Amino acid sequence: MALSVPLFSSPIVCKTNHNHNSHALDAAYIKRAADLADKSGGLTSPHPNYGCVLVSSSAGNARVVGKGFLYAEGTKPAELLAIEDAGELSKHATAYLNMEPGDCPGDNTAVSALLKARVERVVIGIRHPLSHLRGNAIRALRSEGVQVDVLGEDLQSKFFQEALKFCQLVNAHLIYKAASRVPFSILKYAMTVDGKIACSSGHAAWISSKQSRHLVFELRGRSDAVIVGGNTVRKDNPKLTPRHGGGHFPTRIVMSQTLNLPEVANLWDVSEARTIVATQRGARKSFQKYLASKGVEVVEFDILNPRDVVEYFYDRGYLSILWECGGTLAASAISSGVIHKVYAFVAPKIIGGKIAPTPVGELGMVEMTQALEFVDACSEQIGPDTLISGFIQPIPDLAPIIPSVNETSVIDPSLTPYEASIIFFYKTWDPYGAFSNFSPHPIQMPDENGDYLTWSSVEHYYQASKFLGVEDPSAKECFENIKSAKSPEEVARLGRKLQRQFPHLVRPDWDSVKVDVMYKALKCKFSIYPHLNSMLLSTAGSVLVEASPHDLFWGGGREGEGLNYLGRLLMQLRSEFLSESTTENSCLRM
Ligand SMILES: NC(=O)C1=CN([C@@H]2O[C@H](COP(=O)(O)OP(=O)(O)OC[C@H]3O[C@@H](n4cnc5c(N)ncnc54)[C@H](OP(=O)(O)O)[C@@H]3O)[C@@H](O)[C@H]2O)C=CC1
Ligand SMILES: Nc1c(N[C@@H]2O[C@H](COP(=O)(O)O)[C@@H](O)[C@H]2O)[nH]c(=O)[nH]c1=O
Repeated sequence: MALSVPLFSSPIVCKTNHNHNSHALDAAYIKRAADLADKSGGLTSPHPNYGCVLVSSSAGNARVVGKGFLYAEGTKPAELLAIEDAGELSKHATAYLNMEPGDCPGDNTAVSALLKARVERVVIGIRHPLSHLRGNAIRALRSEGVQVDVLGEDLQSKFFQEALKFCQLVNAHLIYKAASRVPFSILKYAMTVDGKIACSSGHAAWISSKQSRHLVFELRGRSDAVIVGGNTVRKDNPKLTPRHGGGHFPTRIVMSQTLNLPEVANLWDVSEARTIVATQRGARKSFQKYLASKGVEVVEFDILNPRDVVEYFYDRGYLSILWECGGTLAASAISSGVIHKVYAFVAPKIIGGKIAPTPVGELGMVEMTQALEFVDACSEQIGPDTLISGFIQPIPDLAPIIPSVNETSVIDPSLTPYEASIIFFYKTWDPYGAFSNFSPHPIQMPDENGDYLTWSSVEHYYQASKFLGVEDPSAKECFENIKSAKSPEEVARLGRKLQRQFPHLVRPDWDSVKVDVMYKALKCKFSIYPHLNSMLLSTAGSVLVEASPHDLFWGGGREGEGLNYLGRLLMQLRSEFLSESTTENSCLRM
């Protein structure tokens, strides 16, 4: 079944002339592969979407000889289908894949099919987003002599920007999973041109056209779950099923704090699709029992909010969520940062009404500069309606990583930047929390006279060093106060505050020496604690990022905009420790 959610369309140029044209051609075929991959969206629960186009060239003419897409998890790989489609013509052909295959060993896998068919070249749109699969298939193919070109790595050209975007779009849910371990969330609504999603009475059937609603059925089919708020259940009595002729049925999720919901509702009929009601702990126990008797699952939250709900459902394996709620819950979801993309169907109608509901409630913004701007906004005509869509949180870029690809190899030459997984650390209770400067590992560092002093944490030493060696009794007082602060958190606060209040007491060369000060403190910490040293060495091959959303110098920032100097120094130290141990081992062998 071909779905018609118009992700993209891809015209194909068929003549190869020069390099310039070959880039355009590669881009066009990758787009075609992404287009094919998109065909499986909505057929089964969201899974990696794969498409493969096999192209054979002779006498300067390129032509498509085989095509395939992965129908569902556990069915024949797209590459195998394309090869079966092409038969003998797959020999020496070029295979275009929107995404690196996730499989590797075994028969009937994408890699073995490409090798058996003696495909000469493989062009890949994006590497597999999941770190345990990333790079495996590429290495396996290359080790067998197949030329593998990855867009943006081996092939650089302006032609690839659009193709890359298509490849990211078609597997956005996997990229969000890899980058932030949350479900990919789309907020969809239908509104009149005067911005209403219902009349003042609450009546809303229908604002958008039949064609638009058909598209919504398809969007539902592409989602693991559809979420509405309690009020939408009360006003609309929705079904929330995809009714476009088969395919996947998403779970219907109702968020209701009060559980003041009708006894009779379409959503309580779970014969076609399951319903889960998320509510506040202790809400209307008798109604919870009633719902359970209908086969509706009830999940209680301490405080019902969109962030906790999506994290809970992510842990249950939900990778994509369609929010079909009204403006109240939509505002709460946007404020919580869980919405990534918006689909707004705008119908050429006016309904008016001062209290008629609008798609997004209160966000607390007071100036236009605070507006959330769409990234990659596009609009298209769906029957009489206009569909405006765009990202309010862009698809995360899994590569290049922090720091940039070029910088990474200077900091730690053993890192392969496109394949390295990223280890984030921040709070001391995180798996690699001991990398944090707040970790309770005292260090001994010399003062300006060379006398060794004991510091409760790296943070203590770092903050106090701002005032070290300044000939002013007040600077010495700052130094002593910081040294004796009770916790690393207090020390960080105090150090920053004193620096802000008394800039003249800070050593004048602070900006140029602070990285070195930190480096020395970290070197001490990771030298004197063998278990910390082993932990650091165990991360070899991975990029280390301090996941501080606030500190854009030492941390990586919320969106990777930070400089991540703490991560850089740890990687540099790791590289130095590793080369020392290699030298020691080779000396022992001599
Ligand atoms: N045209 C369109 O695309 C759509 C139109 N509509 C229309 O919108 C109107 C309903 O809008 P609205 O009242 O905003 O409905 P919502 O779907 O936003 O429901 C709001 C309800 O969600 C529940 N809720 C649970 N947790 C939260 C939270 N953290 N923040 C906010 N709400 C939470 C509460 O339910 P409870 O009170 O049970 O505790 C709350 O009253 C109806 O007239 C409906 O027809 C609705 C959806 C789409
Ligand atoms: N009114 C309105 C929408 N409303 C949404 O669709 C839900 C009803 O779905 P169902 O019962 O499955 O048909 C409703 O609760 C609300 O979430 N959607 C649209 O595409 N266009 C419309 O005009």
